Amino acid sequence: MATPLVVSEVSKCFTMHLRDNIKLPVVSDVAFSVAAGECVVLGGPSGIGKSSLLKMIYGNYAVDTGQILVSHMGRVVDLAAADPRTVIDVRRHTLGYVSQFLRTVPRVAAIDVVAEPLLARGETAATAREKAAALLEKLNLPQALWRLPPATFSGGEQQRVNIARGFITDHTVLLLDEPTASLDAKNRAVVVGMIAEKKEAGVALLGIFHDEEVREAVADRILDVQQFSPRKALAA
Ligand SMILES: Nc1ncnc2c1ncn2[C@@H]1O[C@H](COP(=O)(O)OP(=O)(O)OP(=O)(O)O)[C@@H](O)[C@H]1O
Repeated sequence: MATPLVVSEVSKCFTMHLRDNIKLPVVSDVAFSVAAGECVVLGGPSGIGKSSLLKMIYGNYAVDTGQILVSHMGRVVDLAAADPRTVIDVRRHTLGYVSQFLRTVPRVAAIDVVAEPLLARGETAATAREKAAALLEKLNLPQALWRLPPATFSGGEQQRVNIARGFITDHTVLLLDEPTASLDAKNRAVVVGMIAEKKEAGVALLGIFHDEEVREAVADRILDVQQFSPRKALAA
């Protein structure tokens, strides 16, 4: 079986077009892989490029050089060079992403926000909603909120909807950007358990966790992003 995620020689420099095209190098020569059933946590100081790296892997940020290889339905796809249609297909079937904040859609009920990724994969509405309800229950979201759009939910409630949406599929690679940042201890423990279940199911997880206790509980390996910082090289 191919390694689910391989990142090789990835470099990225932001160009500030509205600021005299100032160049802001963020990472260079990033190389690592994540095996099936492994949870790798990105470490390093604030501003070193952890979130940017997740966004590059998901395809929200373009990369300047390098390869992002994802094992997708029996073949290896280089997301750094893939066309938008392929990126969408990989996101639908293989690569999940729990962003730090939920992007709310007006008038769509929380339960349907969670069920949507399963519907997109051809699941029936009844089954998708059933699975969504089970996850919302597990994450202790009060039932009274399930039929409401999450726009007015608290930070922690929105984050739980976001987590349920990210965990509902059986994607084989899952990116997690601080999924527990707004949660209380009880729900943090639920998420730690859900990550353990994903690992057991052979999912490759790559995440950012600032909470030390959560990091210790989920990480098989911590990857210090500072080693890929071009600013570190300039400072040396
Ligand atoms: N869209 C963007 N345009 C320009 N610069 C950006 C952009 N996104 C991030 N940066 C810059 O890239 C650097 C890395 O940011 P990033 O958010 O990846 O860091 P981080 O390690 O995740 O930080 P933190 O731990 O504080 O969340 C920062 O200097 C940031 O200002």
